[in-house]
Amino acid sequence: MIEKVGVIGAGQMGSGIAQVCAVAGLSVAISDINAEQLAKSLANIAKNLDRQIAKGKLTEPEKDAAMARIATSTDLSIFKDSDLVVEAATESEDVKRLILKALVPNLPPKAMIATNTSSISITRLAASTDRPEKFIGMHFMNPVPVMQLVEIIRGIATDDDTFQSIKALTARLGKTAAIAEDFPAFIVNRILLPMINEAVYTLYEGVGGVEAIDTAMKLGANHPMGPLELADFIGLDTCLSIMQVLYEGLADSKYRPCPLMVKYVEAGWLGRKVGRGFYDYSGPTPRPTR
Ligand SMILES: CC(=O)CC(=O)SCCNC(=O)CCNC(=O)[C@H](O)C(C)(C)COP(=O)(O)OP(=O)(O)OC[C@H]1O[C@@H](n2cnc3c(N)ncnc32)[C@H](O)[C@@H]1OP(=O)(O)O
Ligand SMILES: NC(=O)C1=CN([C@@H]2O[C@H](COP(=O)(O)OP(=O)(O)OC[C@H]3O[C@@H](n4cnc5c(N)ncnc54)[C@H](OP(=O)(O)O)[C@@H]3O)[C@@H](O)[C@H]2O)C=CC1
Repeated sequence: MIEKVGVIGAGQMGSGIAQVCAVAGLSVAISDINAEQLAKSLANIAKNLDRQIAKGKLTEPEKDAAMARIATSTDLSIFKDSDLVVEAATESEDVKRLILKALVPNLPPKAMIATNTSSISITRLAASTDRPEKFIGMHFMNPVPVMQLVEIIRGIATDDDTFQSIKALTARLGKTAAIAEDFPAFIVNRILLPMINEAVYTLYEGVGGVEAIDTAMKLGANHPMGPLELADFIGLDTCLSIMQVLYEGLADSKYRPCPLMVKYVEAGWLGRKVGRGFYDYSGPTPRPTR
């Protein structure tokens, strides 16, 4: 039974995962290389829970109890009692491999490890640990507190106990599981990211401006966000990494990342999290940049 969950990476996904686990009554430990990011993450979780109180979905004592279940540290020894650690750091295989290597000596032998990677091979990441049989993909969607789905991906060595435990945890968090095989970007991003990449090509080739493309897909296909707004929301660095994994992993030119997406990432225009991407978020309402 999983009662103590660790989360590595206090970005938008790590914070969301920590929030839903704490609200579900689990004890949560979050670690990030950046202490400031840990403070921001706690403030964000508190703000989200306040919003739920304002809507009558949570009480003040429930919020206080959830916040009291969350501990933070820049030191991986915070995971010494964890039953499960969910890795949710930057979408880079090199970064994740280094984290996993450093994590393993800090874990009890019984602990499982899940990765929230959007695209990278679970089998390859598992090979960076001492316990590939206890390693699994647990892919939450953004924003975690709102989105219903968790993709569960077994690596070649993942055992049945780990798979069943993660399925049970997904249900305990109030989420629905979809099981995907360990292919580049799994199911959701295999389909979603080529659409976002195509939207960036549509912009790059001048077929439409940012606003026209997003309006077209929101009103023409009933998407809750336009593809460029969604790209900014996900993070353009994450979008580009996923396209690179698809391009290299499936060796098909149809997954070639749009050069405009590459340029935006090179410029540091990573989307909402830095205040600029296909929209400029510095004013009261987002302003299209093209
Ligand atoms: C890249 C990957 O690896 C995989 C992925 O995650 S791909 C991305 C998947 N996510 C999507 O496609 C999201 C698409 N967008 C949407 O579904 C919607 O725009 C949205 C749910 C994000 C916001 O919906 P909306 O109707 O515009 O906004 P709003 O009415 O303000 O919010 C709806 C609810 O979401 C909550 N919410 C919105 N943004 C939130 C956030 N960032 N964090 C937490 N909660 C949030 C609101 O509090 C509100 O909650 P209640 O229903 O309890 O009142
Ligand atoms: N964004 C999305 O819509 C979704 C993302 N994901 C996946 O979740 C993961 C995280 O994404 P997201 O939260 O958006 O990214 P963010 O950029 O918001 O957060 C990543 C966090 O990881 C931290 N980090 C980087 N290196 C390390 C390290 N060595 N040790 C500990 N922490 C580290 C970063 O710190 P710093 O900023 O200081 O570098 C940052 O705080 C990725 O694998 C992504 O693919 C999955 C589903 C949806």
